[in-house]
Amino acid sequence: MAEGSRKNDFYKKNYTDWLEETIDSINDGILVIDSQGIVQFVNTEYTNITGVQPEAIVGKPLRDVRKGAILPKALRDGKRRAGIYRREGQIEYVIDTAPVYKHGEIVGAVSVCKSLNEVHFLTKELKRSKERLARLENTVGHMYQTKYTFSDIIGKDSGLKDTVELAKKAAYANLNILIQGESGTGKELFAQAIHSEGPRSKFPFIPVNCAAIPAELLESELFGYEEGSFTSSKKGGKVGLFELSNYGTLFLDEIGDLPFELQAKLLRVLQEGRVRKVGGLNEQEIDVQVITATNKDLGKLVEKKRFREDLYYRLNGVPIKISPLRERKKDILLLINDLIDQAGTTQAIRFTEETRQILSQYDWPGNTRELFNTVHYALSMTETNDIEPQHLPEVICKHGSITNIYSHQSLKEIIKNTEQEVIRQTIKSCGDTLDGKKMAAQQLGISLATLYNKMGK
Ligand SMILES: Nc1ncnc2c1ncn2[C@@H]1O[C@H](COP(=O)(O)OP(=O)(O)OP(=O)(O)O)[C@@H](O)[C@H]1O
Repeated sequence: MAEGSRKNDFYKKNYTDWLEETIDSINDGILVIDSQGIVQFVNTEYTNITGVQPEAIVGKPLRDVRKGAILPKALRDGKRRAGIYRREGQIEYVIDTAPVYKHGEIVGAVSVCKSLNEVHFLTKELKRSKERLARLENTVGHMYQTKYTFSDIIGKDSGLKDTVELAKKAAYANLNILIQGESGTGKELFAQAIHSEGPRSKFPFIPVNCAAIPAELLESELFGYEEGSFTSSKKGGKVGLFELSNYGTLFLDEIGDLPFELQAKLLRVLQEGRVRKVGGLNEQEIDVQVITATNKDLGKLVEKKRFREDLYYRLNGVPIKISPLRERKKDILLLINDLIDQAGTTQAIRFTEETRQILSQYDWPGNTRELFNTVHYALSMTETNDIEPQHLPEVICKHGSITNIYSHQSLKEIIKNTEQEVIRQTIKSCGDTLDGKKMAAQQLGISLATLYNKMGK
């Protein structure tokens, strides 16, 4: 044999070995028959899937060793077939078959089989993952859902009604909203109502109190961070609140307290509609409605150069101002009645005339929040159905008794009424008898006759 031809045989043999090994390492089962239907080759995975050993099958007609085999059909009709289901004991698999052509003639056929057990396993895994995801979505959804709608905003004052109308329009405007008002006037209540009214209501509402988060943490809270961006960073990094509220609303409360350095970053995010995590290179597009609130005069902060003017105008897309409760006195009794309804007491609670007068004339520096706390306090202080001035917190009661109760009386009347009240209280504690009255007169440093005289006036 010539040297060249021997070399050729050597390469051919090596090539065949190499090809067999390659086919053997494929993750699908492979069976090859020749044009006579005789099995020429099966790979290891074929044996793994079907349990059929090569020596039981190779060199034999496939039809004899594998009853019902459909691969021989490919020799006859030259057709490819796919996804044929087979079951071998516990093992399920699918087969694809195809004829093998050489120079336009069928010289054999090949079948490729894939175990369904792995597919089943993956399907189960997928199902489990989907269920976990749904549970998580549910939890996150509940965490970030709003509690209030516009129907929870109580008030007949015309100013408040106008504010509500403006806020309803703002809910559909897709503009940044700045809510200003004293503490406890209902800024978060309005922010929630706007979110639940508008098209973003199915997405998260995320409130952030800019004054409550330390300045050094606020940036990574808002924008997130990449893994390893600082020593105490969590594995996998952190999703920022902007990203978390995507398609929803981010409510930045106490915006006046946003550190100056962060103001520039916030402005950039609002202008570009993109956020970049701390320590990250990539930017992510976000679509978030930003509602900000403050009880400070943001305009004044701008004048004092403590708040960026450009950011102020950016945030102030729709300015909403909520008036303090002392400027809408007629809402006070409405709010009280609503609260009593909510308290769900079976007794008919009654605020005495004197109490109502005190409540409606008090200034309410803590606004509706203070009013609500006061009503809760009074409800827990009374033992009857009547709420009297003494059931109110001391600060309100005193305020009322001095500036309001007597506000329509002359000094003479005030002195007379006060004297009579003091005498009444003293007699009450000494006893409503002649001896009691004598003792009361003695305690007050007046004669019994003067006591009778003053009581009779
Ligand atoms: N008009 C209103 N009708 C019904 N409830 C109200 C109204 N205004 C305020 N409240 C209630 O008063 C409480 C305080 O409101 P909220 O927290 O929204 O005030 P805020 O202005 O955001 O306060 P802060 O500036 O201190 O954050 C809440 O319980 C809220 O539901």
